[in-house]
Amino acid sequence: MKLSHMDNINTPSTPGKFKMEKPNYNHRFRWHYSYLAKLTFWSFVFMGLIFIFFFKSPPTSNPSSISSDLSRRSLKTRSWGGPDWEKRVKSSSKIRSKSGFSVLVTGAAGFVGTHVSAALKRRGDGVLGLDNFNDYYDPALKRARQSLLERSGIFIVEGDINDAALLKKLFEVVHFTHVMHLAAQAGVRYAMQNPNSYIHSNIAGFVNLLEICKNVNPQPAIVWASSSSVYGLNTKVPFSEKDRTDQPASLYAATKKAGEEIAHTYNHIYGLSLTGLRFFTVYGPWGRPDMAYFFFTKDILKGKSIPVFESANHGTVARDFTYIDDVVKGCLGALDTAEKSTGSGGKKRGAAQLRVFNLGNTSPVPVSDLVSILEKLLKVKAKRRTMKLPRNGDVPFTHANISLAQREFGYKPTTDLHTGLKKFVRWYVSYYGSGKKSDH
Ligand SMILES: O=C(O)[C@H]1O[C@H](OP(=O)(O)OP(=O)(O)OC[C@H]2O[C@@H](n3ccc(=O)[nH]c3=O)[C@H](O)[C@@H]2O)[C@H](O)[C@@H](O)[C@H]1O
Repeated sequence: MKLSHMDNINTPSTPGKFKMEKPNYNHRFRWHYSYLAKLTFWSFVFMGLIFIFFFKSPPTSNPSSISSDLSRRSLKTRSWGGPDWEKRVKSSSKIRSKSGFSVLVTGAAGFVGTHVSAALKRRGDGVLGLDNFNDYYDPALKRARQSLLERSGIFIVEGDINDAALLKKLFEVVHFTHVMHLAAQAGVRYAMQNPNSYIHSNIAGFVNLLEICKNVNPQPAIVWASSSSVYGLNTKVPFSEKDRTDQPASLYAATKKAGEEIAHTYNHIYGLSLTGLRFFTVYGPWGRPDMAYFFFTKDILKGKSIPVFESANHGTVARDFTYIDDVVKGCLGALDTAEKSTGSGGKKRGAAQLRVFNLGNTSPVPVSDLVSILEKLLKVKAKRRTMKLPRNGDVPFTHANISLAQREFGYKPTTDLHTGLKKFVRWYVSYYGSGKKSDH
């Protein structure tokens, strides 16, 4: 409409003049129109590029840009902060015994995290939990553990170890003396399905945590969960801390081994006191549903068949199964003997402690015997499906030499597999019922 009206009023009365002007006017209008269209188009393109750059670009290898990128992401999902939240954080972290610690426990809603948090609280340490409640396994079980801890006054902050802004805030609110770092992507076989989750939690998350810890003043001492899987394809038994750890059989193992090297770096450059604990197939009440003893129990009760692995030539697959209470004692021992970090504000002031310990049971049990024990305890015959150990990260056996932990902090496991599984089965049945109908 506008265009034809404009065309009309520009009908030339003096053709010569308007001959010149009309095309000129039209041309100018068309030029404006196409200019505006182009401007709009390129503005959209430009804004699109900005969006892609900020929200989709992968983190670079520069840790500060990793943390700024991740903290930017965290702004979108921030569920923490405010006076009430800070009050809860402070109250949970409050030390209630003479010479107690104030401990930040990452992965507090996890299996080991829950037990360690409860034990620390019982002896009067201040405990603040941190957990992202991811759905690697049933989050309802994590929530139930959270409720358990809440009843003893432990607050679990919901957040990710990759959230630099959150970690910074926590250290502003509380001067943690120690960090018990148990948050991780666990499980050996799942690494083939979701490799990036291992990098995200076990490497990027660990680095993010260390970046924060190195900068705070005073720096906390850090005890963290490594794994027996770092021994990989080693054949010399029992596994000793002095043995090689350069042949991991799974990405999980590789990320834990990387964690040990990263710990070395932060200890060397920044004076952080770091202790890695190599856990050996930890089991017990409130355990992890992805682990064999747990889903074997569930499936035996349901009458479903269970895959029992064997190695080449019908060889035995065995694990140095370690009961949770023994592991908790080891964690507390490591914490109690951890020396202070020596740096402050990102600068090292002297040599700091760097340790690694096996926390195993020193008595490996074949997986077929584990099944026999469960059959007796559950009073149900298992439908065993014997199969060759798949090439998915599993190793044929583990066996810990624990003399180092014994010497350093008197670590001495006392629970055999039968006794430990009896306690697990009792918990399992009380939590899920006889399990025949449950689906978790
Ligand atoms: O020590 C560790 O650092 C690791 O311990 C644990 O790994 P694993 O020792 O592999 O435990 P888990 O899966 O319970 O398999 C137990 C046994 O059952 C066999 N197994 C397993 C599955 C199956 O279907 N059949 C079977 O026979 C299997 O071959 C194995 O012999 C933790 O999960 C891991 O996060 C890490 O902490």
